[in-house]
Amino acid sequence: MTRIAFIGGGNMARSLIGGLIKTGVAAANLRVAEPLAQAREALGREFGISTYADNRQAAADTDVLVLAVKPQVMPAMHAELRDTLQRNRPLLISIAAGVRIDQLERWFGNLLPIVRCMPNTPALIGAGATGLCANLRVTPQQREQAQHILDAVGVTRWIHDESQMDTVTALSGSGPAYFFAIVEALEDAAVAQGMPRDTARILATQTCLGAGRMLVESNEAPSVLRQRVTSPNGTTQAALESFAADQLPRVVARAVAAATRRGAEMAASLDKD
Ligand SMILES: NC(=O)C1=CN([C@@H]2O[C@H](COP(=O)(O)OP(=O)(O)OC[C@H]3O[C@@H](n4cnc5c(N)ncnc54)[C@H](OP(=O)(O)O)[C@@H]3O)[C@@H](O)[C@H]2O)C=CC1
Ligand SMILES: O=C(O)[C@@H]1CCC=N1
Repeated sequence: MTRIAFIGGGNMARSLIGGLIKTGVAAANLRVAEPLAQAREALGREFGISTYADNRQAAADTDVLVLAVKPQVMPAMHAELRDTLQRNRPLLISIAAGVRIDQLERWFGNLLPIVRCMPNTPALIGAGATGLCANLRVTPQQREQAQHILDAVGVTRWIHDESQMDTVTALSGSGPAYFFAIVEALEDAAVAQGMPRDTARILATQTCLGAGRMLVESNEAPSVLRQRVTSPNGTTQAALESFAADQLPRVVARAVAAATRRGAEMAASLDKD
């Protein structure tokens, strides 16, 4: 059975560990290194996995090492983990936004099989979306291992051109926040018209859930579903014409471009390390 170690026991590691356990991976095959004692204790209690304060101990003798720390922590970790990784050569999976495969090779060793991936927070409830990209050292079996880990928390797609990983980050990595922002704005708009906030929130939230489920479950294009809501000359048409007048597609494209640029900037700021 594949042994999987996580470095960093925060939000995303917790989602992945929870998802793996739900799909039947034995807790005995999972471990996590996390600096905060309280967080270690919670991870051990919730999932029954071994926890470590020392990253090297967690990384020793593992088949897969998932780096689930903030991008800016990555360079500092290489001095600590490089030797262990050079000895064991596990499959290295990084979920850090922006961080490129060539940077990971430079920090941790260019003989390592490396998968760079970008999940998102709905992984917490098994509804994640992840893009993955591999270096040439990743074997077909290791691709399956990486995919299996991310399939445990949602849908996965392989990205063949790594330069598109920043687009994945801007689309689905950050994407949940865009929908949350729209629900906040809808709620505020209804409150501005006099609706109590709790009523506005539940109506906006359930509408988001309903629209999301229809998108996933109906197998129909978003434009077809949109047209079905839009009666000629009705209320939806009035709202959509207002969106068009305010150039909604342009607003969204600019936001996605800003997030994409930021991913590249975050990586560039690590190039000196
Ligand atoms: N949040 C999101 O929506 C997404 C995040 N990501 C990526 O996932 C990664 C983790 O993000 P997220 O889980 O949200 O962040 P969190 O801050 O929740 O998790 C990071 C964890 O790493 C721990 N940590 C810090 N320094 C070290 C160290 N030197 N060694 C071991 N562990 C350490 C932190 O501990 P402490 O809190 O004590 O500092 C924390 O528990 C990031 O790189 C991010 O870009 C990817 C997709 C989506
Ligand atoms: O905002 C961020 O940088 C991270 C990556 C994708 C989602 N959260």
